[in-house]
Amino acid sequence: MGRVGVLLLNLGGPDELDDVGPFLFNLFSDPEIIRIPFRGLQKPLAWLISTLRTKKSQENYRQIGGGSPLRRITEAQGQALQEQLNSKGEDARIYIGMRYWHPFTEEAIARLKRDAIDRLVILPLYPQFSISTSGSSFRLLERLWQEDPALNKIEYTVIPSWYQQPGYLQAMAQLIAQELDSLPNPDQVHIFFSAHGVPVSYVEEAGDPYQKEIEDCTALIMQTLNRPNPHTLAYQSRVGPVEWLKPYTEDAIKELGASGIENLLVVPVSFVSEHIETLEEIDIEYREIAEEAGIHNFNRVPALNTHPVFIEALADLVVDALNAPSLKLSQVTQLKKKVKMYPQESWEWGMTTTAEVWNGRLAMLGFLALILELISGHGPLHFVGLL
Ligand SMILES: C=CC1=C(C)c2cc3[nH]c(cc4nc(cc5[nH]c(cc1n2)c(C)c5CCC(=O)O)C(CCC(=O)O)=C4C)c(C)c3C=C
Ligand SMILES: [Fe+2]
Ligand SMILES: [Fe+2]
Repeated sequence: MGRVGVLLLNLGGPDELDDVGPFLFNLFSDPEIIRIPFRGLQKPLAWLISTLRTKKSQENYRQIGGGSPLRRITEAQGQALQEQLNSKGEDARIYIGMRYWHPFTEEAIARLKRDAIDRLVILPLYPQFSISTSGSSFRLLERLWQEDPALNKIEYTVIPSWYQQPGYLQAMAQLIAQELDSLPNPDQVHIFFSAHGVPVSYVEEAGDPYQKEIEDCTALIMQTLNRPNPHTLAYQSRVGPVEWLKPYTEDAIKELGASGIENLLVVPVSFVSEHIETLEEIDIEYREIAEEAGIHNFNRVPALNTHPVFIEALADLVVDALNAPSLKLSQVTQLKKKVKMYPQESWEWGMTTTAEVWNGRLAMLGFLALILELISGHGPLHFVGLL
């Protein structure tokens, strides 16, 4: 049977305030997060955006205790998962691979090689698939596998997304029911699903299944909950000037307030751990918006963290994956990819010479505009809050 490993993938977060700048640089260097038409500009722009965003971002991390709790919680989830797997007779070792901070995915791969793991289950800690999250980690793993032939000895399988897993849905429904029942008039509470947003172009141009998976997931949670409460789905955490999935959480909260809703229960639906976007963005920023909109009872369902029903669900996912035909990285990173040409030119698919020329021109223009904005302190990036 051989040695079994489970690689848990997550985004990672700065452990302390000094980590914020380098963490943001790693994040913005990833073309799956910010798509810059001209490859050579990715790093200089990542450096610029991260340098300019660091202060604002540090202020947010300061408000939640000076760093992200993501590493600590992911390690606790890993420990609980290992115990749960052991109790099911599966002697598996857990490895944590973060995309943009320690412990990096590369470190996890080095460790599981050292431990001579024979069989590996790759499990992202994102219930729904997005190009920007699980997709980015899968692409990195694909590259690591290509660069290191020794990894081909490991028999691995990937779980691309798992929002339909019954134990996960049960755990979410239990947490929501528990919160509803702690409030006066539980049936009057409006349930507000706040999913992390992504740019619309990811879904419409690159074929990211994320929006559909979020919509299906929300419907399945409501079905499992089986309560009469009305509900809304909106998208949070927009960064940058482009259009993201709508409705935006802040707009939806204001609209509900204007329509007379006074009791709101927010359910973070793309995250399984507390982190800056639950602790700061929802608990502080959106609460303030809700109060201004007349929503005086603003509550939030806690993230799953190490909820026992959730940990059991993860263990079931691992056991099922070990017993199913394997799924390869190349199978889960192939999305329908289109490259769009700019107006006034004819539409063509692929990186044609004209496309390259226009990408270069636009990237240079963008870069110059950014430099001007940096010098003047005014411009569209300041306007939309990116800088
Ligand atoms: C700029 C584009 C971004 C996209 C697209 C994006 C998608 C996305 N992110 C998560 C989950 C997390 N994001 C976290 C931090 C974070 N993400 C972005 C930007 C994008 N995310 C930034 C700039 C940051 C840093 C924080 C900040 O400055 O606002 C984290 C870590 C949080 C922590 O506690 O440290 C997570 C987790 C999802 C699920 C997602 C798309 C589905
Ligand atoms: Fe955010
Ligand atoms: Fe993010």
